[in-house]
Amino acid sequence: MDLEEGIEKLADAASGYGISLTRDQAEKLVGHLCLVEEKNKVVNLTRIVDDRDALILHILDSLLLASRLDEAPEGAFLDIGTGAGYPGLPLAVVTGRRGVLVDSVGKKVNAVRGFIDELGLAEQVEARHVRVEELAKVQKGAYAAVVARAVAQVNVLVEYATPFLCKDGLLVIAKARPDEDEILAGNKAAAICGLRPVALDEYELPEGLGHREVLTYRRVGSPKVKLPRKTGMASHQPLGV
Ligand SMILES: C[S@@+](CC[C@H](N)C(=O)[O-])C[C@H]1O[C@@H](n2cnc3c(N)ncnc32)[C@H](O)[C@@H]1O
Repeated sequence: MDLEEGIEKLADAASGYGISLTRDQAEKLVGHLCLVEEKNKVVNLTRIVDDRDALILHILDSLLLASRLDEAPEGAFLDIGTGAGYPGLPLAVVTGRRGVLVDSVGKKVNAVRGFIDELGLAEQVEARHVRVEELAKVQKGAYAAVVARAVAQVNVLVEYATPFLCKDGLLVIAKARPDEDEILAGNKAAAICGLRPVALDEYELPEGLGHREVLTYRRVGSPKVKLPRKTGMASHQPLGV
C-alpha cells in the first residue's frame, strides 16, 4: 500500500465517523497495516488483502471502539486475542493509553512485537504470548479497560475480561451483528460476573463493508462465581446460557 494514499483515505474515512487523526497517528496506523500486509506473505495474519478493504476493516473498525475506551477510568487496557494487533494497536495510537496485547499463538505475538518496535511504540505497547485465562490468574484488577474483536461470544468475553477489570473498568467489544440470544447470554453472564451493560453503539461501515455493534460493559460489583475458572471452561461451559 502506498503510505501517503493510505493516510489520505484513512483520514477521510475516519472523519465521517467524527474521528480526527493527527498526521503522526495516521502515519502509524497505516504504517502498521503496511507491516501487517508484508508479514502476511510469510505468516498467516489476516484474510483481508485488498488495501482499501483493509483500511476500513482493520483500522477504521478498530477505531470505532475508541470513544468508549476514552470513558474508562485512567489506566492501561488489555486487548484479548489481538491477532495482527487489532483493535489494540490502533487504539493505543489514538487514545495514548498504555496497551497490553495478548494472543495464544506465538507467531502472531512475535509479528506484533516486530510491528511495535518498528513503529516506535515499545514504551507504550506490549505484546504477550499467553492464554487470557492464564494471565487472569496473575493480573487481577490490573486494567482500566479490556477490548476484543472477533475472538469469542459476548458471554465468553465477559467472563474472560472480568478478573482484569478494576472498579468501574470497561469491557468494550466489537461485533458484526450479534443475535438476540448472544446479547441475552452476554447480559446474563455480565450479571453473574458483576458487570452492567452500559451502551450498544451501531455503525455501518463505508462502501457496504458491513454492520458493526460496539458493546460496552462496566464492572460494578463482584463476580458470583470464582474467576478465572479452569482454562477452557469459559468456552466449553459458558455462563449465561
Ligand atoms: C479471529 S482472530 C481475531 C484477531 C483480531 N482481534 C482481529 O480482530 O483481527 C482471534 C484471535 O484470538 C486469539 N485467541 C483465541 N482465544 C484466545 C485465548 N483464550 N487467549 C488468548 N488469545 C486467544 C486467537 O489466537 C486469534 O489470534
